[in-house]
Amino acid sequence: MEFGKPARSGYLPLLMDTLVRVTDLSRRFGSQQALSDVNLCLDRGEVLGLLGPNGAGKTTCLRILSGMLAPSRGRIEIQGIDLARKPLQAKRHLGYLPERPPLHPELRVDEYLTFCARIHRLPSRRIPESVAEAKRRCGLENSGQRLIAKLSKGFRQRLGIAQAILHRPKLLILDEPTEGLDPFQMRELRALIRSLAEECGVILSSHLLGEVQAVCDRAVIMHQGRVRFDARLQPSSQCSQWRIRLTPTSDAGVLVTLPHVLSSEAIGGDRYLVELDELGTAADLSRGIVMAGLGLLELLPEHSDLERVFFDLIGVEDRT
Ligand SMILES: Nc1ncnc2c1ncn2[C@@H]1O[C@H](COP(=O)(O)OP(=O)(O)OP(=O)(O)O)[C@@H](O)[C@H]1O
Repeated sequence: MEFGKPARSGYLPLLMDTLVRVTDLSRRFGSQQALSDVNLCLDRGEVLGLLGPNGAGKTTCLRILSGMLAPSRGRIEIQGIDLARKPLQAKRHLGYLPERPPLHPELRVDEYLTFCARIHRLPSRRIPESVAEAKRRCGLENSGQRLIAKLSKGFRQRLGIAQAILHRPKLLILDEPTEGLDPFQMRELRALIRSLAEECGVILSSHLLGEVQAVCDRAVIMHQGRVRFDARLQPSSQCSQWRIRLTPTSDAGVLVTLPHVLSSEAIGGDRYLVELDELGTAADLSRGIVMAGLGLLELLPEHSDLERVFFDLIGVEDRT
């Protein structure tokens, strides 16, 4: 795990798999320092989540990455192409869903996507096929004739993503893609993002720790314009530490005798942190607990480093 500030020495070697490299990125708005010395790398096929409280600098970072805003300082390479020096060439590889996608409510889905395909400079003969493919990937096959004004928020987000992938970019940038969606729409959109990641790298921003844990391979936490944490996330299926809550009458001493359990630590409020050996799974643990006659109220994967940093930062934010 790479904790704290990532390497700043400027030049990490550009590996074959590196899709995006951001070096010492800074941006000021008048006297406001929105971003300071941000360094990031994204590999092909990776989903990177930018997490952080309000005003952390996530949107500014994504706007600069998408070429919508110039940095005050720093360098961005997409597929090895310098975004500042060769913007058209670099932008061909990226698709962007802004925080508020510029949808035109009076247009129908097909009309809007055709319009966007022209903006992406797709050749006219390829437009119908590209529109159909983007709709298929975003689950909009049957929505071509629907007015955008009549779409639900979830479908509008799908359409925003469809416009961003029309030209089959290598990099997809999504600013708060699930903001304002209900839990069902959120789940669908997360599944869509994961499926898109099979073909391109994705950088998304979110306020939600759970969202980043559910969708992303890597989390970067920003606070006051700086990167404070940058680490690969462990899939919960490979998690070795589990946070459990037992009914108050349960004899927690039994936990360490269960199969695959290496240790158990009380963390307050009938909660315990249980560490499993490398073969142990959540299913083994819950089965063991139930078979031992203990009452299991909660079982959650422990992502302690990420959670600790995130809530420390949110805590700072709340007090200011
Ligand atoms: N156009 C602008 N002019 C002046 N200040 C700006 C501008 N855009 C952003 N800022 C400031 O830069 C800082 C970072 O803002 P940014 O929108 O990037 O944060 P964020 O992490 O995306 O926040 P949120 O989650 O609320 O969208 C904030 O202090 C914000 O007020």
